[in-house]
Amino acid sequence: MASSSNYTKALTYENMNAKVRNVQYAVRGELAIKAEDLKAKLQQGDTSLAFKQIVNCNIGNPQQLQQKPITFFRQVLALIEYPDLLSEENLPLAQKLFPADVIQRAQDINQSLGGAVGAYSHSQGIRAIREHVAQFIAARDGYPSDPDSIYLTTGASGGVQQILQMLIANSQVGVMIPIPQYPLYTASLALYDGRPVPYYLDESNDWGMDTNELQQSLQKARDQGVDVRALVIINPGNPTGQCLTKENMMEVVEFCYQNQLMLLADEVYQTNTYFPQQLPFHSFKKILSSARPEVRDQVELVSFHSISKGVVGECGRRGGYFECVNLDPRVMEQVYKMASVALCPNVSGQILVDLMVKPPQEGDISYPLYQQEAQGIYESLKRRSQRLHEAFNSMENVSCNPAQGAMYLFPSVKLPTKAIIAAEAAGKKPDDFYCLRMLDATGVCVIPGSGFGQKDNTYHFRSTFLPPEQLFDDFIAKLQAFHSEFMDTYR
Ligand SMILES: Cc1ncc(COP(=O)(O)O)c(CN[C@@H]2CONC2=O)c1O
Repeated sequence: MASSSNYTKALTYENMNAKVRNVQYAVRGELAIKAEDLKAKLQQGDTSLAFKQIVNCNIGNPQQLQQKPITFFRQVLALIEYPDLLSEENLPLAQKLFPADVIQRAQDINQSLGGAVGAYSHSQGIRAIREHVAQFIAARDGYPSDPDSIYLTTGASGGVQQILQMLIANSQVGVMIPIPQYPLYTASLALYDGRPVPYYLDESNDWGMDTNELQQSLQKARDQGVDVRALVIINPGNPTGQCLTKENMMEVVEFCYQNQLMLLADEVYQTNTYFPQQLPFHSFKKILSSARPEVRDQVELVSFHSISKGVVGECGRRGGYFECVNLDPRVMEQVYKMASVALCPNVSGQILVDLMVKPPQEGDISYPLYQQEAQGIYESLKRRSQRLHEAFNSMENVSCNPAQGAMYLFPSVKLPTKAIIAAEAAGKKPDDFYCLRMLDATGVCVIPGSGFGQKDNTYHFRSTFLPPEQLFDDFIAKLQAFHSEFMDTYR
């Protein structure tokens, strides 16, 4: 008989699924957890800390750092979330509060929702929205896109995990991932018991990717008996911000063809490119579509996009999509089945995907405001990336590649030997130790390079450049003062 004294929990840390225990996700790991604790202390009136607020630079979460949402998006959402505003009785009021193109768009989306924003949608996502995504892709690339090859997802994360789960049939299956990488990939590979097959980006070449490195990494894994089936490319890169050239991308597509690898193209930062003349964004869909026929018609490609990034930044709405090219029709049936098990992607996220891919066009009433807001956010991101890049490079023993894209900088820090010894004494990795000391001294929360992967005996950290522009002087000054004091302490 059970009694409170000998009662054993059904689920314990020891008997839980070990694959879950093995998952690491640094973006919301030790540093982020400690930052939340410190934030709670500040809210409780603790005045003993060296700072008055936490600055979350650990996560690409623009609206957490006061980025204003796009007005048109929120106006359309408001009308959809409360359709009574569009009733015959209330329409005159709505017409006083909302531009005509907002009302029209809300009515159109409402119609595609069958008038029920709270209902489950089609498992693949609302067809009218998938058609808009296909039109967006076709206009972007100059090649056709099929709405039935598109799946709307609850964030790009959901789509990435769905495809990885299908790929990893057993613990010998390997997936090539960049190092440094966004830890969704290593976390998901650990969860599904797949084998990460690392290829290193070249920090000395603006984090460029070398297909010789791809070949060596692949051959080493296959020689060890790993069944390598896919290659992940994050372009623009997270945490490293590099943008691939067309030539490099064509080499990658050829590499996938020669080695029969599925290409997973994570393109969530496709509109976050800050040198658009020198390094414009090219999608892998476009590159593959322009390849020679045997490559174009064979290489399996899944491309991912999201509403969390760009100038949209609607992370919490959880919206995104993936497009499949050249996948086996019977695999596509399984993709659909798994989407059905999850019932449907978040409808609010689907609506934001629709607004992201089909924003106000020139001539629309809302176009001037939309263009002003979108361009304003883009230019500010570009300015802040450059300011923080310069600030990091002004710091002793710090070197930082520019952010060609995305939302992050990933500086390298040559830590003094005494700091490394102190870190080891504290039971911390050196760059974890550095980031913890930064948090304690400034309230700025960044993520150690160890959370993304890095070459041995190199130390990095990742910071977003998202703090509000008007606070940037103070933000930079705090980081510079901390770093100078840290280097003096451990000189
Ligand atoms: C490369 C990459 N892919 C996918 C995602 C997932 O996006 P969804 O929000 O659509 O699921 C992220 C999120 N970026 C994380 C979250 O914020 N900071 C990061 O590094 C990302 O950086």
